Amino acid sequence: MIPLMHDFEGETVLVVGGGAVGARKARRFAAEATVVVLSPAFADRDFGDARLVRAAPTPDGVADWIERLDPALVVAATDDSALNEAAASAARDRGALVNRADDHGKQDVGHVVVPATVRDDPVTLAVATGGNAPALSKHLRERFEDEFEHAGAMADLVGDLREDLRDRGVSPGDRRAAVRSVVSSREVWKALDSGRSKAEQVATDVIGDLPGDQL
Ligand SMILES: C[C@@]1(CC(=O)O)c2cc3[nH]c(cc4nc(cc5[nH]c(cc(n2)[C@H]1CCC(=O)O)[C@@](C)(CC(=O)O)[C@@H]5CCC(=O)O)C(CC(=O)O)=C4CCC(=O)O)c(CCC(=O)O)c3CC(=O)O
Ligand SMILES: NC(=O)C1=CN([C@@H]2O[C@H](COP(=O)(O)OP(=O)(O)OC[C@H]3O[C@@H](n4cnc5c(N)ncnc54)[C@H](O)[C@@H]3O)[C@@H](O)[C@H]2O)C=CC1
Repeated sequence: MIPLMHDFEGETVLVVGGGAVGARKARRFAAEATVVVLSPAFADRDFGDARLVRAAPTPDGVADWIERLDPALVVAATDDSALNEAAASAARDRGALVNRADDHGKQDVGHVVVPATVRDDPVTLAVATGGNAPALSKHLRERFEDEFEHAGAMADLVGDLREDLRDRGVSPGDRRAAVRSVVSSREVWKALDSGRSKAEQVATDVIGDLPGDQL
């Protein structure tokens, strides 16, 4: 499987099933999408700012909910595999993506897997194990969390730097070399401890003079 990024801003995600797993998926997607959780009962968990709708659709009735809510993604997370299957099939019929929480086999077209994610916006790292060992995905996510200090700030710094170098007419080859030297510089990472302007100064030193500077 090949990971791709999907923008859920402005989209609806329907989570069917309000247990611990439904809550985890709801939390995850609520960071970006409008999330509706459909379930006869809800675990005492954090569902983010998802809307909780108390209902117990039958396998025949779940399609109506999907029709009405028109989600971009349906997460099937009940403890009833017949219902999960019906939700997945109705979602497919409507062209929505499907995530089945109770399956780890070969995924059909339109089926997606939720990876463990480390995040420091705008940087994201996703870990998956081909469904073999989700606990390992979680473990690696926890380990990488430490590595992520300042990743978001570094991405912002480099993003601005790239624009600046482009504006100054620096060639693509020199830009690439400059950006690589900054992201791999221990000094720049360390300077981010002291804030953006210090890091910018150190990054400028690391890059040194570029031909574009003479323009
Ligand atoms: C295929 C997949 C489909 C999907 O859900 O997208 C799937 C399926 C299943 N998970 C199961 C169990 C567990 N899942 C977790 C945890 C996570 N599971 C997540 C993703 C995925 N799980 C997808 C594959 C990802 C990959 O490739 O690695 C994570 C990464 C993301 C998330 O869900 O947010 C999240 C960690 C988040 C984090 O902390 O960062 C734990 C650990 C725990 O709970 O502590 C356990 C208990 C230990 C165990 O059983 O291994 C079961 C058996 C259920 C049963 O036995 O009844 C199935 C069904 C099956 O295997 O058939
Ligand atoms: N993907 C993952 O990371 C994991 C997946 N699982 C799988 O996910 C399933 C759910 O796990 P948990 O949340 O721990 O189970 P759970 O039993 O705590 O929750 C199931 C939820 O489904 C709801 N439900 C039952 N019938 C329903 C219906 N007709 N319509 C809507 N909701 C309905 C229940 O009220 C309950 O809230 C498990 O059966 C297991 O197969 C389990 C652990 C991790």
